[in-house]
Amino acid sequence: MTSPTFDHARAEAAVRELLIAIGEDPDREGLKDTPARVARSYAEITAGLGQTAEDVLQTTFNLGHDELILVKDIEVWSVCEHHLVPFTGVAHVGYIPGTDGRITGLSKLARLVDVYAKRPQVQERLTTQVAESLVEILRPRGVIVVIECEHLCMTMRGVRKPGAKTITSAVRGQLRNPVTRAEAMSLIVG
Ligand SMILES: Nc1nc2c(ncn2[C@@H]2O[C@H](COP(=O)(O)OP(=O)(O)OP(=O)(O)O)[C@@H](O)[C@H]2O)c(=O)[nH]1
Ligand SMILES: [Zn+2]
Repeated sequence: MTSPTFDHARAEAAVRELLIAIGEDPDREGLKDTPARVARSYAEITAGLGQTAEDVLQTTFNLGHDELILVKDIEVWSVCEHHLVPFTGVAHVGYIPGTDGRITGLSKLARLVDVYAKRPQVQERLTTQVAESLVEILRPRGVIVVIECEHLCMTMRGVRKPGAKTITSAVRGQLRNPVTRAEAMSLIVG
């Protein structure tokens, strides 16, 4: 799904300009379809701009489960807003349902990560946005979001430190309690 605000013609023209700027010939055989391809690719990579957390967290049910629900190792692909190159890794998303016992589908937690990952992003904001939208929409008693990523802007260019991982967390409500937090962290790390 592409964001309704995505302007294909403009993206294509910008890629053509970029090719000229780097000293390439955008009309040579191998590059002639590249602006259109890159535009389509950016449409996909930034599709989250056309979605909201409410869109993906609509399915809720009550299973009477009132303890931690954690989905770990959700693959993350995002684009760093400083260099427009990818950062990738995993997200771990957990919550303790609210007093009304409302929970959402497990896949929806992974979809929620994508809503905020598929756009120009910084890892800290991605982490916070996932946590806060769960708090606002599900009204859970606690939320924990931990994201571990490698930033290609630190690997393929600049400081060039392959393997360096950035870990960010956002913890809300009862999961801030040291015992509950330690239990969740042990499940994430284990
Ligand atoms: N906090 C944070 N920083 C990020 C993220 N992604 C990229 N960065 C950093 O953004 C910073 C931008 O720094 P600048 O000095 O403006 O840009 P630069 O000259 O390209 O920096 P270098 O990457 O050090 O070469 C760099 O330190 C990146 O590592 C992120 O998700 N969170
Ligand atoms: Zn970057």
